[in-house]
Amino acid sequence: MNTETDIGMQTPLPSVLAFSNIALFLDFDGTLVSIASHPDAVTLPPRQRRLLSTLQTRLKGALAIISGRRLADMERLTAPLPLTLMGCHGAQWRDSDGTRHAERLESEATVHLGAALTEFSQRHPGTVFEDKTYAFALHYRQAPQYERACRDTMTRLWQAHRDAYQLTEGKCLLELRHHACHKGRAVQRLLDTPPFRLRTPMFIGDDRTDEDAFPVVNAHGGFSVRVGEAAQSQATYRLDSVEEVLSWLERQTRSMSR
Ligand SMILES: O=P(O)(O)OC[C@H]1O[C@H](O[C@H]2O[C@H](CO)[C@@H](O)[C@H](O)[C@H]2O)[C@H](O)[C@@H](O)[C@@H]1O
Repeated sequence: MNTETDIGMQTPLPSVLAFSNIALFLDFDGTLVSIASHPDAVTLPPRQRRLLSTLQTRLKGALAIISGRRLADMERLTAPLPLTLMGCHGAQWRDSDGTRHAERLESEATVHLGAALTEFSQRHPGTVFEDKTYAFALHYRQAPQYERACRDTMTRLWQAHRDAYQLTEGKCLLELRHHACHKGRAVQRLLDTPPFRLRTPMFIGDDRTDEDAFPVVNAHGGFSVRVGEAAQSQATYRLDSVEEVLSWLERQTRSMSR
Protein backbone atom coordinates (compact mmCIF):
# COMPACT_ATOMS: atom_id res chain seq x y z
CA MET A 1 0.00 0.00 0.00
CA ASN A 2 1.34 3.41 -0.91
CA THR A 3 0.97 5.62 2.15
CA GLU A 4 2.78 8.59 0.66
CA THR A 5 0.86 11.80 0.07
CA ASP A 6 1.43 14.27 -2.72
CA ILE A 7 3.11 17.25 -1.14
CA GLY A 8 0.27 19.57 -2.16
CA MET A 9 -2.18 17.36 -0.24
CA GLN A 10 -0.54 17.97 3.11
CA THR A 11 -2.29 20.07 5.68
CA PRO A 12 -0.72 23.32 6.85
CA LEU A 13 0.05 23.07 10.57
CA PRO A 14 -2.50 24.76 12.84
CA SER A 15 -1.17 28.14 13.88
CA VAL A 16 -1.02 27.17 17.56
CA LEU A 17 -1.14 23.67 19.11
CA ALA A 18 -1.46 22.40 22.67
CA PHE A 19 2.32 22.17 22.72
CA SER A 20 3.30 21.48 26.34
CA ASN A 21 2.83 17.68 26.03
CA ILE A 22 4.80 17.36 22.77
CA ALA A 23 8.02 15.33 22.37
CA LEU A 24 9.77 17.47 19.76
CA PHE A 25 12.24 15.96 17.26
CA LEU A 26 14.00 18.34 14.92
CA ASP A 27 16.15 17.68 11.90
CA PHE A 28 19.07 20.13 11.54
CA ASP A 29 20.21 21.09 7.99
CA GLY A 30 17.37 22.52 5.93
CA THR A 31 15.04 22.55 8.95
CA LEU A 32 16.67 24.52 11.77
CA VAL A 33 19.34 26.17 9.62
CA SER A 34 19.40 27.07 5.93
CA ILE A 35 21.39 25.02 3.43
CA ALA A 36 24.90 26.40 2.82
CA SER A 37 27.50 25.84 0.13
CA HIS A 38 29.61 23.48 2.29
CA PRO A 39 28.83 21.41 5.43
CA ASP A 40 31.52 23.34 7.36
CA ALA A 41 29.97 26.71 6.45
CA VAL A 42 27.02 26.13 8.80
CA THR A 43 26.73 27.68 12.27
CA LEU A 44 23.87 27.87 14.74
CA PRO A 45 22.72 31.52 14.77
CA PRO A 46 21.66 33.31 18.01
CA ARG A 47 17.96 33.18 17.07
CA GLN A 48 18.02 29.36 16.85
CA ARG A 49 20.08 29.12 20.07
CA ARG A 50 17.51 31.16 21.97
CA LEU A 51 14.66 29.12 20.53
CA LEU A 52 16.24 25.75 21.37
CA SER A 53 17.06 26.88 24.88
CA THR A 54 13.48 28.07 25.48
CA LEU A 55 11.98 24.91 23.99
CA GLN A 56 14.26 22.72 26.12
CA THR A 57 12.96 24.42 29.27
CA ARG A 58 9.29 24.67 28.32
CA LEU A 59 9.13 21.03 27.07
CA LYS A 60 10.90 19.86 30.25
CA GLY A 61 13.72 18.31 28.22
CA ALA A 62 11.53 16.53 25.64
CA LEU A 63 13.48 18.02 22.72
CA ALA A 64 16.02 16.25 20.50
CA ILE A 65 17.89 17.12 17.32
CA ILE A 66 18.18 14.08 15.04
CA SER A 67 20.67 14.79 12.28
CA GLY A 68 22.49 13.01 9.50
CA ARG A 69 25.67 14.75 10.63
CA ARG A 70 28.18 13.16 12.97
CA LEU A 71 27.32 13.41 16.67
CA ALA A 72 30.62 15.27 17.24
CA ASP A 73 29.58 17.90 14.66
CA MET A 74 26.22 18.37 16.35
CA GLU A 75 27.89 18.71 19.77
CA ARG A 76 30.23 21.38 18.37
CA LEU A 77 27.46 23.25 16.54
CA THR A 78 25.08 23.37 19.52
CA ALA A 79 27.61 23.82 22.38
CA PRO A 80 27.05 24.64 25.20
CA LEU A 81 23.31 23.86 25.04
CA PRO A 82 22.53 20.70 27.07
CA LEU A 83 20.35 19.10 24.40
CA THR A 84 19.60 15.49 23.53
CA LEU A 85 21.43 15.00 20.21
CA MET A 86 21.44 12.20 17.69
CA GLY A 87 24.02 11.98 14.91
CA CYS A 88 24.49 9.75 11.84
CA HIS A 89 20.70 9.47 11.46
CA GLY A 90 20.38 8.11 14.99
CA ALA A 91 23.29 5.62 15.04
CA GLN A 92 25.08 7.76 17.67
CA TRP A 93 23.44 9.81 20.40
CA ARG A 94 24.07 11.92 23.49
CA ASP A 95 21.65 12.33 26.37
CA SER A 96 21.03 15.81 27.73
CA ASP A 97 23.30 14.95 30.71
CA GLY A 98 26.21 14.34 28.28
CA THR A 99 26.19 10.50 28.27
CA ARG A 100 27.12 9.18 24.81
CA HIS A 101 25.89 6.01 23.09
CA ALA A 102 26.40 4.34 19.71
CA GLU A 103 24.98 1.46 17.73
CA ARG A 104 27.36 -1.47 17.18
CA LEU A 105 28.95 -1.33 13.77
CA GLU A 106 29.53 -4.80 12.38
CA SER A 107 30.35 -3.86 8.81
CA GLU A 108 33.83 -4.71 7.57
CA ALA A 109 33.38 -2.44 4.58
CA THR A 110 34.11 0.87 6.30
CA VAL A 111 37.84 0.99 5.53
CA HIS A 112 37.29 0.09 1.87
CA LEU A 113 34.48 2.64 1.42
CA GLY A 114 36.46 5.38 3.15
CA ALA A 115 39.56 4.77 1.01
CA ALA A 116 37.60 4.54 -2.27
CA LEU A 117 35.67 7.77 -1.65
CA THR A 118 38.70 9.71 -0.40
CA GLU A 119 40.46 8.78 -3.62
CA PHE A 120 37.37 9.70 -5.69
CA SER A 121 37.05 13.17 -4.16
CA GLN A 122 40.77 13.84 -4.68
CA ARG A 123 40.33 13.05 -8.38
CA HIS A 124 37.17 15.21 -8.65
CA PRO A 125 37.98 18.67 -7.25
CA GLY A 126 35.05 20.45 -5.63
CA THR A 127 33.32 17.26 -4.50
CA VAL A 128 33.30 16.82 -0.72
CA PHE A 129 33.56 13.45 0.99
CA GLU A 130 32.32 13.13 4.58
CA ASP A 131 33.33 9.95 6.41
CA LYS A 132 30.77 9.63 9.21
CA THR A 133 31.79 6.04 10.21
CA TYR A 134 28.18 4.79 9.93
CA ALA A 135 27.53 6.66 6.70
CA PHE A 136 29.59 7.91 3.76
CA ALA A 137 28.37 11.10 2.14
CA LEU A 138 29.54 12.40 -1.21
CA HIS A 139 28.56 16.04 -1.93
CA TYR A 140 28.55 17.60 -5.41
CA ARG A 141 26.95 21.01 -4.56
CA GLN A 142 30.10 22.85 -5.63
CA ALA A 143 30.97 20.52 -8.51
CA PRO A 144 27.71 19.75 -10.36
CA GLN A 145 29.72 18.65 -13.40
CA TYR A 146 30.66 15.54 -11.40
CA GLU A 147 27.13 14.56 -10.38
CA ARG A 148 27.04 11.68 -12.90
CA ALA A 149 30.46 10.41 -11.78
CA CYS A 150 29.32 10.61 -8.13
CA ARG A 151 26.17 8.61 -8.94
CA ASP A 152 28.07 5.97 -10.87
CA THR A 153 30.68 5.51 -8.14
CA MET A 154 28.19 5.43 -5.27
CA THR A 155 25.97 2.96 -7.16
CA ARG A 156 28.94 0.69 -7.84
CA LEU A 157 30.04 0.79 -4.18
CA TRP A 158 26.48 0.17 -3.00
CA GLN A 159 26.15 -2.86 -5.27
CA ALA A 160 29.26 -4.33 -3.64
CA HIS A 161 28.01 -3.64 -0.07
CA ARG A 162 24.22 -3.70 -0.27
CA ASP A 163 24.01 -6.33 2.50
CA ALA A 164 24.98 -3.64 5.05
CA TYR A 165 24.34 -0.31 3.33
CA GLN A 166 21.50 1.60 1.74
CA LEU A 167 22.07 4.24 -0.94
CA THR A 168 20.03 7.41 -0.41
CA GLU A 169 19.92 10.81 -2.00
CA GLY A 170 19.96 14.11 -0.13
CA LYS A 171 20.42 17.71 -1.20
CA CYS A 172 23.31 17.60 -3.75
CA LEU A 173 24.43 14.58 -1.77
CA LEU A 174 24.57 10.82 -2.24
CA GLU A 175 24.97 8.73 0.86
CA LEU A 176 25.76 5.13 1.74
CA ARG A 177 24.07 4.61 5.08
CA HIS A 178 24.71 1.59 7.26
CA HIS A 179 21.46 -0.10 8.28
CA ALA A 180 22.09 1.18 11.84
CA CYS A 181 21.25 4.66 10.51
CA HIS A 182 17.48 5.10 10.65
CA LYS A 183 15.64 8.13 12.01
CA GLY A 184 12.48 6.08 12.58
CA ARG A 185 14.28 3.74 14.97
CA ALA A 186 15.94 6.77 16.54
CA VAL A 187 12.56 8.36 17.30
CA GLN A 188 11.20 5.09 18.70
CA ARG A 189 14.26 4.72 20.94
CA LEU A 190 13.66 8.15 22.46
CA LEU A 191 9.91 7.61 22.80
CA ASP A 192 10.65 4.53 24.93
CA THR A 193 12.51 6.61 27.52
CA PRO A 194 11.87 9.62 29.75
CA PRO A 195 11.38 12.54 29.30
CA PHE A 196 9.94 11.70 25.83
CA ARG A 197 7.78 8.73 26.90
CA LEU A 198 4.00 9.33 27.13
CA ARG A 199 4.23 12.54 25.11
CA THR A 200 2.82 13.15 21.63
CA PRO A 201 5.68 13.07 19.09
CA MET A 202 6.31 15.77 16.51
CA PHE A 203 9.07 15.40 13.90
CA ILE A 204 10.00 18.28 11.60
CA GLY A 205 12.35 17.50 8.71
CA ASP A 206 13.10 18.38 5.11
CA ASP A 207 14.95 15.43 3.64
CA ARG A 208 14.66 11.86 2.35
CA THR A 209 16.10 10.39 5.55
CA ASP A 210 13.47 12.24 7.60
CA GLU A 211 10.85 10.18 5.76
CA ASP A 212 11.96 7.17 7.87
CA ALA A 213 10.71 8.99 10.99
CA PHE A 214 7.30 10.11 9.72
CA PRO A 215 5.50 6.70 9.79
CA VAL A 216 6.70 6.12 13.38
CA VAL A 217 5.37 9.51 14.45
CA ASN A 218 2.09 8.90 12.59
CA ALA A 219 1.67 5.50 14.27
CA HIS A 220 1.90 7.25 17.65
CA GLY A 221 -0.82 9.73 16.69
CA GLY A 222 1.75 12.52 16.41
CA PHE A 223 2.56 15.36 14.04
CA SER A 224 4.84 14.62 11.07
CA VAL A 225 5.93 17.78 9.29
CA ARG A 226 7.81 17.98 5.98
CA VAL A 227 9.67 21.22 5.28
CA GLY A 228 9.76 22.57 1.73
CA GLU A 229 9.01 20.91 -1.56
CA ALA A 230 9.06 17.17 -2.19
CA ALA A 231 7.40 15.05 -4.86
CA GLN A 232 5.87 12.78 -2.23
CA SER A 233 5.97 12.48 1.53
CA GLN A 234 4.52 10.41 4.37
CA ALA A 235 4.27 13.54 6.49
CA THR A 236 0.80 14.77 7.39
CA TYR A 237 1.69 18.44 7.69
CA ARG A 238 3.84 20.94 5.86
CA LEU A 239 5.89 24.04 6.59
CA ASP A 240 7.44 25.80 3.61
CA SER A 241 10.86 26.97 4.80
CA VAL A 242 13.36 27.26 7.64
CA GLU A 243 11.91 30.71 8.37
CA GLU A 244 8.42 29.18 8.73
CA VAL A 245 9.77 26.47 11.04
CA LEU A 246 11.41 29.04 13.29
CA SER A 247 8.48 31.43 13.43
CA TRP A 248 6.00 28.58 13.99
CA LEU A 249 8.06 27.20 16.90
CA GLU A 250 8.55 30.70 18.36
CA ARG A 251 4.76 31.16 18.30
CA GLN A 252 4.33 27.91 20.28
CA THR A 253 6.82 29.04 22.94
CA ARG A 254 4.90 32.30 23.39
CA SER A 255 1.66 30.37 23.90
CA MET A 256 3.15 28.00 26.51
CA SER A 257 3.24 28.67 30.20
CA ARG A 258 6.64 29.47 31.67
O1 LIG B 1 19.71 15.20 8.77
P1 LIG B 1 20.23 16.60 8.55
O2 LIG B 1 20.58 17.32 9.81
O3 LIG B 1 19.30 17.42 7.68
O4 LIG B 1 21.58 16.43 7.73
C1 LIG B 1 21.52 16.08 6.34
C2 LIG B 1 22.89 16.31 5.73
O5 LIG B 1 23.21 17.68 6.01
C3 LIG B 1 24.48 18.15 5.57
O6 LIG B 1 24.48 18.26 4.15
C4 LIG B 1 23.51 19.19 3.66
O7 LIG B 1 23.77 20.48 4.22
C5 LIG B 1 25.03 21.09 3.80
C6 LIG B 1 25.16 22.41 4.54
O8 LIG B 1 24.04 23.23 4.37
C7 LIG B 1 24.99 21.29 2.28
O9 LIG B 1 26.21 21.90 1.84
C8 LIG B 1 24.77 19.94 1.60
O10 LIG B 1 24.62 20.12 0.19
C9 LIG B 1 23.50 19.26 2.15
O11 LIG B 1 23.35 17.95 1.60
C10 LIG B 1 25.59 17.26 6.07
O12 LIG B 1 26.81 17.64 5.49
C11 LIG B 1 25.30 15.76 5.82
O13 LIG B 1 26.27 14.97 6.49
C12 LIG B 1 23.93 15.41 6.38
O14 LIG B 1 23.64 14.04 6.10
